[in-house]
Amino acid sequence: MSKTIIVETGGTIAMAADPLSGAVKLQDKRPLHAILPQLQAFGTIEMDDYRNAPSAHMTPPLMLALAKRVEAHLQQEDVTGVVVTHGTDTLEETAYFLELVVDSRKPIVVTGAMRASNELGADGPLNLVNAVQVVVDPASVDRGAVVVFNGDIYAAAEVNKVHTGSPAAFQSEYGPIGAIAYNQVRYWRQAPQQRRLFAAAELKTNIPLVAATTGMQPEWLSYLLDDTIDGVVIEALGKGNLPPAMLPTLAAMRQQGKPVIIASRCPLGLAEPVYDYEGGGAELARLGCLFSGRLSGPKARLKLMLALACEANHENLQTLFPE
Ligand SMILES: NC(=O)C[C@H](N)C(=O)O
Repeated sequence: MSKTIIVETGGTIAMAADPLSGAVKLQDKRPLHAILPQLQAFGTIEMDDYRNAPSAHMTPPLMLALAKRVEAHLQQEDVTGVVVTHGTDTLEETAYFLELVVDSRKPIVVTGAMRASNELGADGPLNLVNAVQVVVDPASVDRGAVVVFNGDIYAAAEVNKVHTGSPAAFQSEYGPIGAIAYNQVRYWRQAPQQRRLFAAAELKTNIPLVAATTGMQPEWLSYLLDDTIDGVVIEALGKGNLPPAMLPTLAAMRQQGKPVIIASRCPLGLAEPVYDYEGGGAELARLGCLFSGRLSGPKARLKLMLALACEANHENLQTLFPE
């Protein structure tokens, strides 16, 4: 008999729209509990009403606390797996964080909803049922953290929110790793990467994420040279190129031994050092900047935070980036 624990953290799946104003708000009476009868076919279900917050209020230290809670649930012998319900705005960050931190072979499934619980065509119930179906399917063991949304199963490292309103808000340029259709869970590929686990005790690192744009001014970046900054992730242009005005700050950071990770502001494709001109990726690589590969800026930032919390040096970081 399977046992699934649903750890609730909030988000639209836990919200309702005001019938008069249409404003979408969190509820005191948890809407997720109304879905429980639909889950009875999948064994024992236990609710862990952990948090009730929008996902914009999530932080890396809160993600670490959540990861420890999920891991503790998974350590119970009779627990088959855990579903985390989460707001969609930062869902992919938390899913990737769980992938990097939770030490368990059991299924970890993150889901949410794009439509509030009382909206016509609310997608929360289907997503939650699908998430539990994935947990109880034996083929879901050893796949790291996955995101289940709109009938598809995505690898946490690959998936991104790509739409502000559609129920098909989550996609990956590599496609889903599986799907749920007609009550059947099917996988057609593995998540491509071996899991790297980070045993971080606490997360205090201060890593800003900076998006590059044309006409960048050096003074926009001066705070990066502050002592309190531990490193930076840049969402660079294209494959990983920058306006030359950004270089002196980044070179100074590198001289201080601080890591600089180059991701791309493009939603698809790899960040990699290809172009050799002033500010081009090849020049950034010569400064000792590392490239994120397929990881988005927000995910590269979480990985860097965890690596630094585990006392990674530049040599270790070179084995972690690009992913
Ligand atoms: N669909 C959602 O869950 C969006 C919501 N603003 C959140 O991330 O909390």
